[in-house]
Amino acid sequence: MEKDASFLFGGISFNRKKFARDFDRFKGKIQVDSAEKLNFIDKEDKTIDDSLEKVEFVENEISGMEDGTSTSVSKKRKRKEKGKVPDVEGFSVFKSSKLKEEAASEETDQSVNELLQGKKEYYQQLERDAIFRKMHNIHVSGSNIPSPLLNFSELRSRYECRSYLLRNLAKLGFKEPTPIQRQTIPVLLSGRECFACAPTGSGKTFAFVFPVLMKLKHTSKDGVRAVILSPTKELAAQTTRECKKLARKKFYIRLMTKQLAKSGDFSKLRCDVLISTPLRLKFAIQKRKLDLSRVEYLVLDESDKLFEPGMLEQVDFVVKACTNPSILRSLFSATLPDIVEDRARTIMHDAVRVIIGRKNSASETIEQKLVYVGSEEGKLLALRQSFAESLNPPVLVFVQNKERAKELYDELKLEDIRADVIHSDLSQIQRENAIDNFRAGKTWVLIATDVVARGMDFKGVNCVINYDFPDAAAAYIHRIGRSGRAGRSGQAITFYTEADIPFLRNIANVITSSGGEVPEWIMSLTKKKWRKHRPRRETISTQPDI
Ligand SMILES: Nc1ncnc2c1ncn2[C@@H]1O[C@H](COP(=O)(O)OP(=O)(O)OP(=O)(O)O)[C@@H](O)[C@H]1O
Repeated sequence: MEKDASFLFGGISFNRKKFARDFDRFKGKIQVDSAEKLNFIDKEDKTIDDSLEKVEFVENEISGMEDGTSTSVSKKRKRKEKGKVPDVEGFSVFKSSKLKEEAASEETDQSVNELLQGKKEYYQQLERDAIFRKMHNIHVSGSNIPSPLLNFSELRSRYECRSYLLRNLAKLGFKEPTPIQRQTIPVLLSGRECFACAPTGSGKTFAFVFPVLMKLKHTSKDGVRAVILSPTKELAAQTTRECKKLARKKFYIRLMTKQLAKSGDFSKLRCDVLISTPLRLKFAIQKRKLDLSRVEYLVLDESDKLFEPGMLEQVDFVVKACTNPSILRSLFSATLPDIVEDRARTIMHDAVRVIIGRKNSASETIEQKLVYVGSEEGKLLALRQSFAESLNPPVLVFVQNKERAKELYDELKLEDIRADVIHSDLSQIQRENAIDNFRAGKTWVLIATDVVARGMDFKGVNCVINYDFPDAAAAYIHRIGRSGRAGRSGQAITFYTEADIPFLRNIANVITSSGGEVPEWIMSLTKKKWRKHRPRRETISTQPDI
């Protein structure tokens, strides 16, 4: 075959004179191809190689311009055009048009040169961005993604951020943006929607609060202009506090309390940013005629939780109530399953996807351990033993449900450990007190259900104990993410019994993907597709059964 091919093509030379017209068309095609390449805009992840190739290409084009060998718009064309004009002496009209043509041609060259120079700078910027993103483990996809922030001062130089916001930021003691802030703040400031997934404790709250406050500019009497949805009341209250720390007195920032949802007169209430759980917000829209038609920014925090059955319907209701056609929506979470992304894509426009590190993985600052405890009884022994050996408060202990939270609390409250409990049967005030006391260090051990597993920022939690095995990998990631926040180190211990072994591999995968080690035999277990692993467990009690 090869021989045939070389025989067919060997010795053939192209007669340019004879096929001049075809040759010109072919040249034209090359020019179009080059132009297409110059107009190329990334659709997917920008890799360094990609950018380098484009910079190289444009550099060749420019040097081609300089030495006359460029394949795109070149001096050859100018010469060819020049050759077409009949050189008739004495006819000044022709002479002047010739001069004009030369001048015009030089102008074209200059503007093409400028265009290529602009393109070169553009690709060089892409290259710098790609290197910077790689350094900070930022992965992006989407078209025309703005450059990440090099530092907070770029908020002023690139986006004319008002000085009060930068002052408030400085008061918080933040020196550098975290990776998620570096990328999502410019994305949202440039008016783009986004999905963002970054590890627990990596500063996602400010990543969406900051651009919202920047874009709102001033307080207004127009009603609610930004809505932040959180899956729990505790998280909504925390986000409200964080938002107020940045905004101080410049905006009306409101938490949708039970009272407000039931009896607020929203036609009179000044509110720029409203933070709520989906249920309360839906209630206020239906019963209190809360108008969300002017909402410009909608943030779905812990978005995968908000998209779970049970909450999805309320979220959907809120999304539909935000009827402003130019609304910007964004989704943030430490876990972002593909199904959530796919659903969200159906409502979002030209969204940018930002992932920090590996999607759906735990924070690498947490040391993770799996501990076999045999049976339910074994758990209590293991817990007591671990407290006796080294109790390094604050410690957060997660159990499967509120009944078990009460049982464990009853077991521990008589001991010399300052323990407290939080679950959904407590009143709002009791829940707030439990959180405040834990934050203030008055409580050493907080026993909790998953109600505080997501988003809660307890500074300095040294250890998370999964007394009951989590019901999903995402629940595991969020629970243990209450420690090891904002770059601090933390520890996570997960007890498992025989009943949990089939699901061990799923947690083991999370551990290994965040750099931890897991015994070989666990890694050789088959990965089980799980849907809410919540086995019936024996009562937590050291009292003999009567
Ligand atoms: N640029 C920064 N520099 C230093 N600390 C920061 C910065 N941004 C945020 N923080 C702090 O990091 C901690 C964790 O932030 P945040 O609660 O926003 O995390 P998160 O990514 O939302 O976590 P989770 O997934 O658990 O909700 C907070 O105490 C916050 O004040």
